[in-house]
Amino acid sequence: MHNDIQEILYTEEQIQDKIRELGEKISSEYAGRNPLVICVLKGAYMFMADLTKRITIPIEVDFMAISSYGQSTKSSGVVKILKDLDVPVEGRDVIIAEDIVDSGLTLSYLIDVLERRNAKSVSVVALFDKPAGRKVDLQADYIGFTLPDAFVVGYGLDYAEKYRNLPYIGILKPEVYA
Ligand SMILES: O=P(O)(O)OC[C@H]1O[C@H](OP(=O)(O)OP(=O)(O)O)[C@H](O)[C@@H]1O
Ligand code: HPA
Ligand SMILES: [Mg+2]
Repeated sequence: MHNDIQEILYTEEQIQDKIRELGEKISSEYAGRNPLVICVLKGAYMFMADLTKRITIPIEVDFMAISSYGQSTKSSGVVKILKDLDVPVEGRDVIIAEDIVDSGLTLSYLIDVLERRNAKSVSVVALFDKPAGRKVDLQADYIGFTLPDAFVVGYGLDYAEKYRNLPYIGILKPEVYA
């Protein structure tokens, strides 16, 4: 385990098992459709790669970069689009793939953008949910794991751009950012 990690919450194997379940569920619920799966960069890059391998129906993928945390463990509250989608979403069934829902500000902003662009439907698959962090009322349609109220890193999630490459998710030692 990395020296800056206080506790591993979910191992690589537990994460992969859960993603397999999420992929199966999405594949059956979207059967007969051709959804556009949107990866919210950077945090969701690892989840996106593993999830899409477990979806067995035809899909398309696109990427959007959004940021609000910067070098902090608290959301700035200002959600910025750093890179927009390449394709229009009008009339499309859209599935947003997120690593974590914490305050909910990133997703509420993104859902609003996609609805204003006239997506046919918008749903959210989030690998991690931290309900204690919520500032807006928002619930993902598909959730992997519910997390305790702690700042976590790994499996795509960073602190000041570090730790994304850890294959598990764990609580970051508070002395690292205190
Ligand atoms: O529910 P919220 O409080 O909005 O937090 C969730 C968002 O915050 C993180 O992104 P971040 O802004 O850190 O950018 P990153 O993905 O590039 O790390 C994370 O990847 C989610 O997108
Ligand atoms: O707990 C977290 N860790 C890393 N990035 C995050 N973005 C929102 N919450 C978190
Ligand atoms: Mg981040």
